[in-house]
Amino acid sequence: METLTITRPDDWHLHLRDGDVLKHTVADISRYMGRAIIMPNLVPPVTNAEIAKEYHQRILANVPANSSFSPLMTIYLTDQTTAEDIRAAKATGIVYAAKLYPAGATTNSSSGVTSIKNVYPALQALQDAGMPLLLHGEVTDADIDIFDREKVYLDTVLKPVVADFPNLKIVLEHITTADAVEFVNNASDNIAATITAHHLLFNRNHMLVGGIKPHYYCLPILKRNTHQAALVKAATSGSNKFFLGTDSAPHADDKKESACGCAGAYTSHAAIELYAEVFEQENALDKLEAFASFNGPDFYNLPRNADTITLEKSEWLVPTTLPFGDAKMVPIRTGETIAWQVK
Ligand SMILES: NC(=O)N[C@@H](CC(=O)O)C(=O)O
Ligand SMILES: [Zn+2]
Ligand SMILES: [Zn+2]
Repeated sequence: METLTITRPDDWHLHLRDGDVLKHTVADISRYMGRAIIMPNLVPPVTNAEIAKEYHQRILANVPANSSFSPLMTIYLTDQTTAEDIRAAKATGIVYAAKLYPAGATTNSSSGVTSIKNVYPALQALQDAGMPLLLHGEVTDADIDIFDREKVYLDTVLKPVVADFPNLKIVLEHITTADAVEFVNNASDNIAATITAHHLLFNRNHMLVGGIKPHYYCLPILKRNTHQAALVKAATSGSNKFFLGTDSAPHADDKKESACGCAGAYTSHAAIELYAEVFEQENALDKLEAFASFNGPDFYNLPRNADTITLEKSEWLVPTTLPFGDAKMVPIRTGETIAWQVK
C-alpha cells in the first residue's frame, strides 16, 4: 500500500467554538495535528489575555490524554484594543497572534474593527512584539460584490497597512483569489497566507450548480475555478509563503440548512487527508510536508514538530453527520469517500 510519512503537521487557522462542542472539535483536531492557531470569534469574543487564558484552559481540558496537541491562542482586535492589550497578551506566553475581523465581514465579527486606523496603536505593538497580525481580508461595503471583496481589501486596506508597518508580520487568512496569491508572492518575507483544503478542492460551481448546497458556503466565498487553480498552484509550488490553515468552522446542521445559513465548512475530521488528495492530483506529494509542517512554524518562529505521521492510500467513507455537542453537523465530503487516511 502506498504510504507517505511527514513531519507532524499543524493547523494555522482553526475554529473550535466553546462549551459542550469542545469535546468533539478538540478530539478531532487532537488526532494528529501538533498545534493549531485558535480563532477568537466566540460570543463574546476573546478580546484580551485573561479571556484567552480561560479559553485555553477549557480547550486543554478536552485534549485526550494520548495526544500532545497544543492550542495556540489569539486575541480578537476591536476598535478599543490598546497597545497594552497586545503586550499583556504576548506576556501570557500562550497568545501567538492577533486576529482582525472587519466588523460585519463574517461569523461573529460584529465586534470587529470598523476602520483599520482604529487599531494602528495595536498594530504598532504587534510589530514591536514580532507578533503576527492575522487578517480576514474582505471589505464589507454594501456596494462591493461579494466575489470582489478580497481583492478590494488588498488594494484599499492591506497595501497601506504594509506601507505603514513594513516590519509587521501579516498572515492573510484563507485566501481565495489569484489576486491574493499574487499579492503575497510580490510582498516581503513578512507577508504569508493560509489556504484551506476546501478552497483547493472546490469552486463556486460546487456550491451553486444543480441546487444550492449550504455546506459549501463559507467566507470568503468560493470563487470561480480559475482562482481555485491559482490557489492550488500556490499551495503546491513549494513557496514558503503559503501554509496549511483549514479554517475548519463548524455550525450545527440546522444553522446551515436554513433560509439564512451560517458561513463555515467543517474539515477537521479529514484535514491532512483532503490536502493530500490535492497534492497527489498535482503530482506534488513531495511538497505536502513543507506546506503542512514546515512553512507555518518557520513563519511563526516556532520549532517544527519533532515527530511524524503516516498517511496511507486507503479509501474510507465520511459519515453523513458528526456529533456537535447535543446537535450534529455535516462535514465536508459528507457520505463520500476520501482517498487517504492517517494510520
Ligand atoms: N470561514 C467562515 O465561513 N466562517 C468562520 C469565520 C471566518 O473564518 O471568517 C466561522 O467562524 O464560522
Ligand atoms: Zn475569516
Ligand atoms: Zn476562520
